[in-house]
Amino acid sequence: MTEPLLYARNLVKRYGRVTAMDHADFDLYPGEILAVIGDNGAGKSSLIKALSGAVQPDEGEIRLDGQPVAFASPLEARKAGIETVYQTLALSPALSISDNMFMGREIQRQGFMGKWFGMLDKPAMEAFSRQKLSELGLMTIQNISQPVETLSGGQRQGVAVARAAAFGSRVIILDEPTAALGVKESRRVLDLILDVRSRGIPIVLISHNMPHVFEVADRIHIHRLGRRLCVINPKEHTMSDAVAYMTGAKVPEVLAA
Ligand SMILES: Nc1ncnc2c1ncn2[C@@H]1O[C@H](COP(=O)(O)OP(=O)(O)OP(=O)(O)O)[C@@H](O)[C@H]1O
Repeated sequence: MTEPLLYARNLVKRYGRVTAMDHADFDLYPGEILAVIGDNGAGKSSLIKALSGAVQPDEGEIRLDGQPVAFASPLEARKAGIETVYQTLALSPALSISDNMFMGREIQRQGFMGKWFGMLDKPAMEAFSRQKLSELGLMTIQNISQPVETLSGGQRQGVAVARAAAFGSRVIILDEPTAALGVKESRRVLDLILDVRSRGIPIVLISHNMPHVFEVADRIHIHRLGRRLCVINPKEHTMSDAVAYMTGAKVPEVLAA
């Protein structure tokens, strides 16, 4: 049996009297798309924030590749290979696509201009960005030095996902990637998600969009009242089953798979 790449057990997070995570478990296996669904306030964001270093759980354990981890910040999680793309994208609208791809990881010029004056190797960064975007079929973007604010919502998501996929990530977490997008753009982003999986990078997809979840997910983690209620196979359950489990209208036969 394959070991989970990212694993959590018994995560607890309290905010005063509110328990956002109540002994939550989580498993992500290599190469899969795992959707995380749940009603508003079920604690999905808290779980994702704990896995990506944005929140430190009060109790419980997280393992990456079998090794216990305790991320003090999102930067630490990112350094360990966990990239999170939030719905409110952390892109800088006025900067170019290429500058956004490299934000915080810029390539400096060789020699002393780079070392002492921090001058960036723009051509190298642009070539790398172009290559990554075309690998992911995103080269409908014509000009790599075009500011991100001139892109459509779907293209922006594309840049954020390409950035996550480009830097040796081991896990990509996508928080509602299609929530603000139209039909065509959502289609592109879903294709991109499938493409990233085919490159062997597992994805955690948080979404309220059942058709999208059922189309791309290999497994669906259902979160309810601060913890994992069950994991279902989308081929064996209907969307209305999933919604019924999520809201408590129906109790799943298998509590976790
Ligand atoms: N920083 C915080 N301070 C106080 N309460 C919080 C905080 N973060 C989350 N909570 C509470 O914890 C519970 C779980 O919230 P969380 O955002 O994790 O749920 P969610 O499933 O992501 O919801 P949604 O789908 O609406 O985004 C909620 O009752 C929420 O109000």
